[in-house]
Amino acid sequence: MTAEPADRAARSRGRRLGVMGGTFDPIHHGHLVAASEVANMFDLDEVVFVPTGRPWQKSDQLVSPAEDRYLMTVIATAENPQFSVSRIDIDRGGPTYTTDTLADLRAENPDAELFFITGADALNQILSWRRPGDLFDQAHFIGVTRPGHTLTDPGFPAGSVSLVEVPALAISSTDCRARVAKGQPIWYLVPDGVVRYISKRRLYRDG
Ligand SMILES: Nc1ncnc2c1ncn2[C@@H]1O[C@H](COP(=O)(O)OP(=O)(O)OP(=O)(O)O)[C@@H](O)[C@H]1O
Ligand SMILES: O=C(O)c1ccc[n+]([C@@H]2O[C@H](COP(=O)([O-])O)[C@@H](O)[C@H]2O)c1
Repeated sequence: MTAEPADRAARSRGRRLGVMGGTFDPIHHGHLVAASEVANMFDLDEVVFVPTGRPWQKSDQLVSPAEDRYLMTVIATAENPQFSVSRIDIDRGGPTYTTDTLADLRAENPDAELFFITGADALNQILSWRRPGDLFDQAHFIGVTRPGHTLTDPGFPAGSVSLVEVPALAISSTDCRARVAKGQPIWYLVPDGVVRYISKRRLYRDG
């Protein structure tokens, strides 16, 4: 039996939905720990990982095909019943703007509370994102600590951003890519299935 729209709306009412956006090239344990910690601290029902389609602020660097980044994100999150992956930023096409991500997720989840999770480095850049003034009305932002970056509030609108400490994992996608290019292991930096996917698809071999 399929659910009536009213049932679906009732089920999504009051849901607390975390949103973890990222290029995930590749996804690593720093991303997963941040999402897991925030889900616990903020009593989230679900965290949806949203791989970027075209990350316009990384246009000066080579980014792996969206389908590879999407599949690695699915592999990394598959075993956690609280985690899911959305294709919205990939399927929309064009440069990826978080204001669009949040508008689309709002349309899919009209009654959910949205919490956008971001590391300290990304949060520090947020005023350079598209329509920063709108973002804080679209979701509550949660900035998480990340080794090597300072987590500060430069004067965000009152009550719009929470800054939280998560277990420190000095892992970055840049470092994982560089390690693969040099033939060094990335076991335990990323989930095992992601190590195998990178090897199977021969990603990052050319530096
Ligand atoms: N080790 C980490 N601890 C906490 N947050 C992280 C960590 N790594 C990434 N993040 C956050 O996850 C989100 C997505 O990050 P992204 O996919 O760009 O990974 P990255 O490791 O920063 O990649 P790259 O090195 O290619 O820039 C961003 O908000 C980022 O700040
Ligand atoms: O909205 C923007 O203009 C914007 C600019 C840069 C980054 N973002 C978002 O920030 C998140 C982390 O991005 P990245 O590229 O650091 O992985 C991801 O969800 C991006 O879509 C968003």
